[in-house]
Amino acid sequence: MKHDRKKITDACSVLIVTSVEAEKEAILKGLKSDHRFQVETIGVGPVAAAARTAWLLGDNSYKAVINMGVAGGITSNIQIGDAVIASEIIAGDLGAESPEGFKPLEELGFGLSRLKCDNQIVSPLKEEINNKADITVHNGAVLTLSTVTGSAETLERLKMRFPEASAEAMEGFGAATAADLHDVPFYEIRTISNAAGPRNKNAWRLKDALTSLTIVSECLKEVF
Ligand SMILES: O=C(O)c1cccc(C(=O)CC[C@H]2O[C@@H](n3cnc4c(=O)[nH]cnc43)[C@H](O)[C@@H]2O)c1
Repeated sequence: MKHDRKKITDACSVLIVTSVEAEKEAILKGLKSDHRFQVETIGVGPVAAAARTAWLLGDNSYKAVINMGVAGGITSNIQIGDAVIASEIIAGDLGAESPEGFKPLEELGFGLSRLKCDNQIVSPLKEEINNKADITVHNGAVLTLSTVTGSAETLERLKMRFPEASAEAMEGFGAATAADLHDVPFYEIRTISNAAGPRNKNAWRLKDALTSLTIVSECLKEVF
């Protein structure tokens, strides 16, 4: 008899992946041992995220994959503690530089640098958060970068290339690529810890972002 590697028994659960343990803890605090959700840390950056998420998806069947964590806000309307539900994930540094400017993967003919997120939970989750907390929720593109933006020049360049981008983080495109391969609906939900731009780690408000992450996770229980 042929054995399927997947454990079908878990097909009803939602896989939430975070880069670091502090994000996982903030999410678990909000989920309050709801067994419909499995939360795993997958490391920092798109490569670790893709590898670890693909590995997790190979072992179990999931209803959805959500990459959650903190992020840098790109536009001035995005404040510390706000939530961003990604409409689309863009691999912002995947491509080639050229004298004519940056060429994304699509232009080079090597595949996709953008993945659309599922939108089924967007409205109910927004409504749930608005009813429960004083957190502003945005629905916009989230960039995945291998390098955290650390200068005003880089930020300006990114804003020019991606006027639709609300926030930047480092794992979404990797985790989304793994979910896409397995044909599992994918979401990225971030809470803002810092403004993207000139590096100043002292200005990161991780506590505020993690508090928002806990509240968003509480609300997530109501929409699945
Ligand atoms: O030191 C801590 O206590 C701590 C707690 C929670 C999270 C961290 C991180 O360092 C998270 C790294 C993670 O955050 C994303 N992120 C946040 N801001 C940005 C940004 O401006 N540009 C890119 N990525 C950002 C990213 O996904 C990192 O993996 C520490």
